[in-house]
Amino acid sequence: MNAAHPIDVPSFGASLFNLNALNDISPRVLWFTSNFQLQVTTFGTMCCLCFVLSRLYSSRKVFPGPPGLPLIGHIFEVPTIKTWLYFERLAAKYGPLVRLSLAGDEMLILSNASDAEELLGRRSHNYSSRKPLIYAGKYQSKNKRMVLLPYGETLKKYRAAFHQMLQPRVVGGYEPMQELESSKFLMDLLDQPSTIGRHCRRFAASLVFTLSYGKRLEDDDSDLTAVLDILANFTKDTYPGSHLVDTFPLLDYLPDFLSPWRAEASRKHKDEMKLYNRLALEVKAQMDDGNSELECFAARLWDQQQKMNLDLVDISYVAGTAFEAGTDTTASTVQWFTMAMVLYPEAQKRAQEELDNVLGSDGKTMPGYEHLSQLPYCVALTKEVFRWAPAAPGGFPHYSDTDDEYNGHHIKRGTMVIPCIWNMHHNETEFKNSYDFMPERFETTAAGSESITEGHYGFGFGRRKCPGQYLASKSIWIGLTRVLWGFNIRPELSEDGKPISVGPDNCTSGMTSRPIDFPVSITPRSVVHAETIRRTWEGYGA
Ligand code: HEM
Repeated sequence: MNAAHPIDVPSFGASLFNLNALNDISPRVLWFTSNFQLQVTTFGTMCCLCFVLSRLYSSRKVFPGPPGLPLIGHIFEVPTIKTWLYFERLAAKYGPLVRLSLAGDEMLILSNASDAEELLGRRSHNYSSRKPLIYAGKYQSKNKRMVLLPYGETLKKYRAAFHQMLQPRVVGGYEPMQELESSKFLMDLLDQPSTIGRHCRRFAASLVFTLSYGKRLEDDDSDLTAVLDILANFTKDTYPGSHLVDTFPLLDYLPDFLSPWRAEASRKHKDEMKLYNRLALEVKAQMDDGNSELECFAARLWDQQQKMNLDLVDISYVAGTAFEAGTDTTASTVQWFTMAMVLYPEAQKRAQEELDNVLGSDGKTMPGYEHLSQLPYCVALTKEVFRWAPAAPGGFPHYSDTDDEYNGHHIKRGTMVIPCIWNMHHNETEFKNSYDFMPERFETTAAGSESITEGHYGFGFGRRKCPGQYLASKSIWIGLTRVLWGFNIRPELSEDGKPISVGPDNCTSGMTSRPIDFPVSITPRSVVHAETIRRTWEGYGA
């Protein structure tokens, strides 16, 4: 994982000013970019503003960081690919708190969990907002998408709805659904072991879809394809450097005929609404038909529509957000697990020994939640997956509302404070031999389901901490534990019988990261294990 950074990695600035990069984003943006005069004028104005502001603040002591260019700061230095590895190099050189500036946008990279707990936790009144995004926030999401909302009444209302559905006291009620979906996952691995990446994504998506809309996703479901498309677009549109207007907000004052991106973002909003409205309204229709059994996020929101003052767009986005935020993260974590098992066979063996001791080695009993407390190594292994390969390694940026002082340094209002989870998980003082996958490091902690969320920082910090953490950690525990019980995961062999080598450096970049699909051999541990998997799945009559 400690990969050297490729030399030709595009930087944030390069993606802003490189026409080819913009061409990838949208042909219409390319047309816009060719309006050179306009760009130069806007850029000049922004530079003057940044200059005046930077002079204003220059007398205060700020955290160290690499030397930047005048006015534009580090815009050509921050890579858009595997940014967390760049943060890792910065921390090695400048320490745990590093300041960067992107054309006037201040960033503070946190590499120690204790600093994140102080700033984002204890001082959460100041550090719980998000940087306002014009393209993805104002136009694409009409300021209703929870992950992008500034801290305020709307966010509190949405988080309260999430809390009701996802607090530890309530998530126990989802165990039957999680057991069902993990059985389907095992069945898929039995039938088509070569497409394991797709099964991980389906497992994750169906769990959260059932939570949101009360119905399972079928194989190749058109809703799944549609939502994964929205998700892919959204991830791209929120990534730093994707849209010029988010770096130079003055561009938002230009009229529509000079801003084709605005119509594009609004069209995406309409497409999203078409799908999310339909799904939310289907739930409403079932409730109106007297289906009182329907237990899902959308149904709860409809029930409380008046009390919480929610309109259709609110309900659609809140339910859709659960799906968006929960799918990629859960799927990536399960995919990282498969890679860890290929690379660390000893950990796999120890987990299987524990499972056999508790359940018997005859393969007739599949583990369930009732066995969780008897399987401390499987709990430790799940925690180690979260630590070894965090699904959101670069961390999700928080945004400060007011000026602050910390350890004798000034943090300007409107700073993006980024808790770099990757760096925190590779803090050698807290996690010795941090690049190695070692579940033993968590073996001493209690093996309760809530403990899966503790001892690592994969779910973020403070008031924006992941509201899905209890559901997600239990979903992942049952998924991993059942796979370990039923299958041997080994490197795939090449034609000449040699193990095909795989490595964690071959992964995707973005807000989340997962290994690029890799060859892996996954075979049932015995005929009886395979029969038990089949029988359990048939028992659901699904
Ligand atoms: C392995 C699984 C998951 C991981 C690693 C994960 C991680 C994260 C992280 C790092 C954040 C940002 C926290 C911060 O800003 O400090 C976040 C936010 C969020 N997560 Fe998760 N998550 C997972 C699963 C889920 C699930 C299953 C759901 C919903 C059912 C969910 C819903 C959300 C929401 C709505 C937010 C935005 C919260 C806000 O902005 O206030 N997540 N998650």
